[in-house]
Amino acid sequence: MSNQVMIFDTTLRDGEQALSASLTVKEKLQIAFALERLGVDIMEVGFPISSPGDFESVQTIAKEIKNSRVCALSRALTKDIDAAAEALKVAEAFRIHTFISTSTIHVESKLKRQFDDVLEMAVKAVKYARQYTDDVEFSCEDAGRTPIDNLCRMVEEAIKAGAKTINIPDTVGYTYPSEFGGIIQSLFNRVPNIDQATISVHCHDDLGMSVANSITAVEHGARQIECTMNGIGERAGNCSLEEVAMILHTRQAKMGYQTNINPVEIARTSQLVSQICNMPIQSNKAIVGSNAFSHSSGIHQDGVLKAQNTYEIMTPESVGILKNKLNLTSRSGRHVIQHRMQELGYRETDFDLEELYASFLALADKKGQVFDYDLEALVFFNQLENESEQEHYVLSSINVQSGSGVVATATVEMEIGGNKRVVEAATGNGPVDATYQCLMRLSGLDIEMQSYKISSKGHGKDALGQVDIVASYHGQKFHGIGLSTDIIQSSAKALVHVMNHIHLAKAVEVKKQNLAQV
Ligand SMILES: CC(=O)SCCNC(=O)CCNC(=O)[C@H](O)C(C)(C)COP(=O)(O)OP(=O)(O)OC[C@H]1O[C@@H](n2cnc3c(N)ncnc32)[C@H](O)[C@@H]1OP(=O)(O)O
Ligand SMILES: CC(C)C(=O)C(=O)O
Ligand SMILES: [Mg+2]
Repeated sequence: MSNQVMIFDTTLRDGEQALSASLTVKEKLQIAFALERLGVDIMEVGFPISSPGDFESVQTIAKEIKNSRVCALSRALTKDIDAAAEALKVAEAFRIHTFISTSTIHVESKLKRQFDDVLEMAVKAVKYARQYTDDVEFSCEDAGRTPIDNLCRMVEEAIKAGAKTINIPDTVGYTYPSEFGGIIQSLFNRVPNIDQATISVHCHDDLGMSVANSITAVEHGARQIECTMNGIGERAGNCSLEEVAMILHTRQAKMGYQTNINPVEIARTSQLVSQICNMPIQSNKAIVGSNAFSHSSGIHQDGVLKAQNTYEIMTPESVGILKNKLNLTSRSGRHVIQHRMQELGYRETDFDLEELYASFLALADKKGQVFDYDLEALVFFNQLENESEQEHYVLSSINVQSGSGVVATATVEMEIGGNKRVVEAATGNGPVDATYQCLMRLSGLDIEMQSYKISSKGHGKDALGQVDIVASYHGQKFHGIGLSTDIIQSSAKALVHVMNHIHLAKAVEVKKQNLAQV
């Protein structure tokens, strides 16, 4: 048996089922191109009978995608299979995927039939689909809860009818690895024609075991894994593509399996899917979470600085992430501070490490994460005094007018440098933009906004709105946070936060120049 594991991506079918809004044809096509670049062998891109929009998406993708096989789903009904074939026929080669439930609970309670009727429907559907293509996949829905004798019968008959791929889904994410591996093993032991089909698995994550179940299935002979980018899919989602691909890649020497996935495309594809599907990725998500290649504690940071593989089993570069991150927090130690200062261009003699570390810890305890500009400020100024006491820009008041049919207007009053009171009014593309116009004019700083993110802290209508912005000033990036029950206030506070950082950074620059002249 070959050790090549086929990656069957179902982001655009099972993944899309879980979204609060369906994807447009254009959005689906954009994701399909990314999946093709990623190297998926097969992409399941929709369920054509379900709506004219889905039919059109499948047809468009089938026309455009050349390097991955395109597949569409259908129930075990001729009308569904006809719709799938009609949408797919523009492709040079395509796969029709047909399925029916095999577990007793699904057969009796959902389909309201007997197992033998379902068996007959499956056989008919596979034969019917074979009129359109040699590449027919058949799935035993809820295989994980199907009595093994029935499952073996169904698999044998579906292969006899012409299915080239047999998929064994754990539709409700119920099984655990040794149990699921046992099901696959039983099929190999008991189904006489099993060698005439590729065995595929499609695991859901209701108990968080979809990836472990899929890998165990491969160890028992499965050679296709059905998965989605970022693990999106019905309920708790599907087996995540990036995780299985990187398990097989990272542990290849030990396990011996290959896939056609190009790991360097993983981060980019993951971001695209997250953005288009409006499904944020949890920060600690394996492989693609923003924290997946960050090190925060001193002992780890020291280890990684000495040898990256002390705490990294794969490099961030290998999955398309530029670099690992060493977060500066109160759990950091002296080694990482020294390293960061060197990266920022300071010589060892420019600062006293013990002194800097003590003031860094005090700031980190107060602030959480410490950024480069904070660190530099600590070298030259004791930034430990109460931040509000030393703020250069202080917001006094904001007044906004906005609504439908009126141009948004803001009037902002602030105090600069502890003594100068200034006021500015501006219009804008909405109340936040108008407020930002005022603040930029008042400060005279040429700030370029790079990102603006608003999130709610707490529940209900009185939740706090937190605004996080990243802005750049003369090529340096600054992070600002604002928190208030009023989102215009939070937005203004975030920008004022950035303005104060810039003010401090400018003062640091002057000090640095003086230092260079010494
Ligand atoms: C595990 C999975 O992810 S399965 C795939 C899930 N994906 C989807 O459901 C795609 C979106 N679905 C749809 O657009 C619609 O449900 C459609 C077009 C498929 C069907 O719509 P409707 O005809 O209105 O039926 P509805 O969805 O209410 O009920 C499903 C029907 O299909 C039957 N059915 C379910 N699975 C199958 C199957 N594999 N083969 C044959 N019939 C099936 C059900 O028994 C039910 O039949 P009934 O009307 O005789 O009781
Ligand atoms: C249609 C099948 C493969 C499915 O999505 C499932 O069983 O979860
Ligand atoms: Mg599924």
